[in-house]
Amino acid sequence: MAGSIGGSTSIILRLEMEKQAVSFGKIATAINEAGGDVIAIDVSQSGKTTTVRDITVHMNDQSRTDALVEKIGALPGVKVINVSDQTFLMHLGGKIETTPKMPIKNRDDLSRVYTPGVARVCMAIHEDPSKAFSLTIKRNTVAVVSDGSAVLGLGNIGPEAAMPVMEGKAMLFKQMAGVDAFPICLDTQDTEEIIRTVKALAPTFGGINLEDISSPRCFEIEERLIEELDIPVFHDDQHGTAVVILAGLLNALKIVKKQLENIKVVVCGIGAAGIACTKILQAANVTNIVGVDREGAIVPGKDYANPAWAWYAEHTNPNRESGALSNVIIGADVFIGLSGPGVLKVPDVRSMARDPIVFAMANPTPEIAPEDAEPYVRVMATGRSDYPNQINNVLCFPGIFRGVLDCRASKITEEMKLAAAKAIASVVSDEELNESYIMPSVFNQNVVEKVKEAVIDAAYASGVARRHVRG
Ligand SMILES: NC(=O)c1ccc[n+]([C@@H]2O[C@H](COP(=O)([O-])OP(=O)(O)OC[C@H]3O[C@@H](n4cnc5c(N)ncnc54)[C@H](O)[C@@H]3O)[C@@H](O)[C@H]2O)c1
Ligand SMILES: O=C(O)C[C@H](O)C(=O)O
Ligand SMILES: [Mg+2]
Repeated sequence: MAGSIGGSTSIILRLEMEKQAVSFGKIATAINEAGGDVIAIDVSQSGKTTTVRDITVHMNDQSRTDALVEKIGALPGVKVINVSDQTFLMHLGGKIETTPKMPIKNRDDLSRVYTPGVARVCMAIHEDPSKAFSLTIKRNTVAVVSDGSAVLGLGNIGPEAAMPVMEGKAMLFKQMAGVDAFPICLDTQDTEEIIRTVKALAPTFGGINLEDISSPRCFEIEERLIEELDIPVFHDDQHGTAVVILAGLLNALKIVKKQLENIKVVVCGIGAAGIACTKILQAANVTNIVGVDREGAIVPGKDYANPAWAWYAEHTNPNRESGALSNVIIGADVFIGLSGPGVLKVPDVRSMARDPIVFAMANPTPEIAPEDAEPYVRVMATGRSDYPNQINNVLCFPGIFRGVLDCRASKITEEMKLAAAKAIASVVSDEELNESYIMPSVFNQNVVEKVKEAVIDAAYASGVARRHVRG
């Protein structure tokens, strides 16, 4: 499917070409036939008989890159000297760095930012620890903590392999909302050790964003940290996802003219995101939700060893529907996929109620390719940035943390999450709303602003704000 793991990319081919044997036109045609578009050509060396050129090629489907390189290398008179992938180039040496806010130009500066001047500041914080918020990076800094156990939909790939995602989240925090965020990938998947470690790290940070920690451990880790820390702790895959799904659903339902109270929703993948998404939908008055995981529907009355599923069985599926996804999807108004690639099939979509809404949110490869689903759905969304209707928690976490850091909230309450969802949905006006525009763009500055404001208002109403920011 087009939605392959890495999506599109650009590559730079360094080619040595024998002038007599091959023309550039031939190479361009071959690139085109192999699924690439030539974007730029630079001559890096020109000799009597050969030239070396760097050719930048856009690949819509990066999985076709190897075949393209092979095809070009097989052309008479062409030697492939090097291939570099822009996506990998953007990761060289990591994606973030720390920069000082002011230069240290002389001894005088040095004696203020460092010893001896710094000692007075240390002692001021020692006397009143709350001053850490005004005199250190704490007030604007969030830890993005992962154990690498559920990285996107790639599974348990470990802490080192999780880093590119966490660095990416840190970039987004800063670019979207001015929040300084630091990726911390832990070499443990033990619940108690993670809790202990995050608590030990907490003095540095104004908030903790837990990321890509698998269920059910993620529930206890988050609950305990919320209880035991006085800064907000937010498991993004649970609540960030739940918030954006509710936002998307509020707008999609306007298009199909259905009410939250009357719809049947099938949630596939009853993990961190699936459970939180179910809870927020219930808080928004959806009553008929059927959860499906690898063994089929989660059914009331059945015994589940996983405590999160035991809770789920008692609180969902009012009509006790059972069996595989293909069974319970019949007549559903909404499908929400938070599981893995390719789980939803075209006949499943065709068996849904009128005007199906399909949110196939697994990253990087959704539960169904939009190309396959589109003829049969009314509203289609994925978590990816290369299709319309991107429903991704990046629409939530920057604004929510901007809000809680600004009003120094101690917690993120249910009211704050609901307010964030409504704020995101409200960025798309009724005039703009249509099947392929239910969510605002990730780059729409209004998103962070509206989410921040809504979160601050809700923080005051919930009594968790600790700093006055309203006039
Ligand atoms: N778009 C977004 O913003 C967003 C946000 C969070 C998570 N996600 C995606 O949702 C997925 C789940 O993330 P998570 O953090 O909840 O992970 P998780 O590991 O906590 O839960 C995943 C659940 O899906 C189930 N599952 C996996 N394959 C399945 C299949 N073939 N059929 C039925 N169930 C299956 C697993 O058994 C597990 O219960 C990932 O692909 C992730 O990328 C997307
Ligand atoms: O990282 C993303 O793009 C969204 C989400 O946090 C995920 O785990 O898939
Ligand atoms: Mg995630």
